[in-house]
Amino acid sequence: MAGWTLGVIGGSGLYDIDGLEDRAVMRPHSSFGEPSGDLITGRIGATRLVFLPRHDVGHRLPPSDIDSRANIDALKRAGCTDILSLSAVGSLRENLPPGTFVAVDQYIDRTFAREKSFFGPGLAAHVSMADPVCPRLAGLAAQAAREAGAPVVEGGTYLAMEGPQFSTRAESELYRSWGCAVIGMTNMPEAKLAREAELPYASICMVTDYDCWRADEAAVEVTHVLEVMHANTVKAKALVRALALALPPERPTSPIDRCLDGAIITGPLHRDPDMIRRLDAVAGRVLG
Ligand SMILES: CSC[C@H]1O[C@H](OP(=O)(O)O)[C@H](O)[C@@H]1O
Ligand SMILES: Nc1ncnc2[nH]cnc12
Repeated sequence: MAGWTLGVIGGSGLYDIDGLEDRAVMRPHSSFGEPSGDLITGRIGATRLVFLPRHDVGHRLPPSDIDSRANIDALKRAGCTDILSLSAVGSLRENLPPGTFVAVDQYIDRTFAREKSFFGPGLAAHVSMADPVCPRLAGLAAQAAREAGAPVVEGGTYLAMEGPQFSTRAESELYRSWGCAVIGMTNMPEAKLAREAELPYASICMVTDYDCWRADEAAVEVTHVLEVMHANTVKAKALVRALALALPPERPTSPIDRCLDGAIITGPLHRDPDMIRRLDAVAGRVLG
């Protein structure tokens, strides 16, 4: 059994990671385009970490311009075995006030202006997204968040919107009527792509605001999100440390490690050699 290499994708307000030993900066390479920025690698305890700031340092990238295919491909090439996302989100429920950390377990994907699959013409594949989050990683991350002093809720649906504008009140009410817990602009197609790359994915969503559905509260604004996020950042960094220290030296396999078995439907004689080459990291295990 091999060890863990935990990929950490930092969201709004989280552009670096603390306490890394053997810290190094890697220029990421991807056959799918430009990742958001440099990868920071290092070690906490026995766990190797690879950190990627989703919006790049200085928050250069808006959500629709994040190339999640390049990000996931680069993290896979860097040897990641699992991916933890850390995100700022709006709350769609009264009982999830700002400061709450939600380990989401479901998604509704309303994004529409993004590349959503590594596969395509010449290599069609269909992976299951019934359970989009790895329960093992989500459980460990939730426990680490508790150790970091955050109020934690396990489970909830994340509504992924395109943005960059925040929602209208009618949209916010619609998503509430669908039973969604939180809203954000980045976890999709990231979670879908992690699954296609056979990387177990979990997301800790840090509530920064009540979006705009509450009649007696001002609608969400960036300045407010960042204010709350700065308070959450200290706990988010402590969470990563606690999680890295909690992971055992050996990583038991996950069914997600082999989820491409049987997922590729294009017959071997009909596969596009350029696609096969491009997918060397994501699907090399099954494409040979
Ligand atoms: C700065 S508020 C909106 C921004 O924050 C969230 O991003 P992330 O998930 O990377 O923390 C949200 O999805 C929006 O992109
Ligand atoms: N209300 C909100 N809507 C979408 N993304 C967010 N990120 C933080 N708060 C948000």
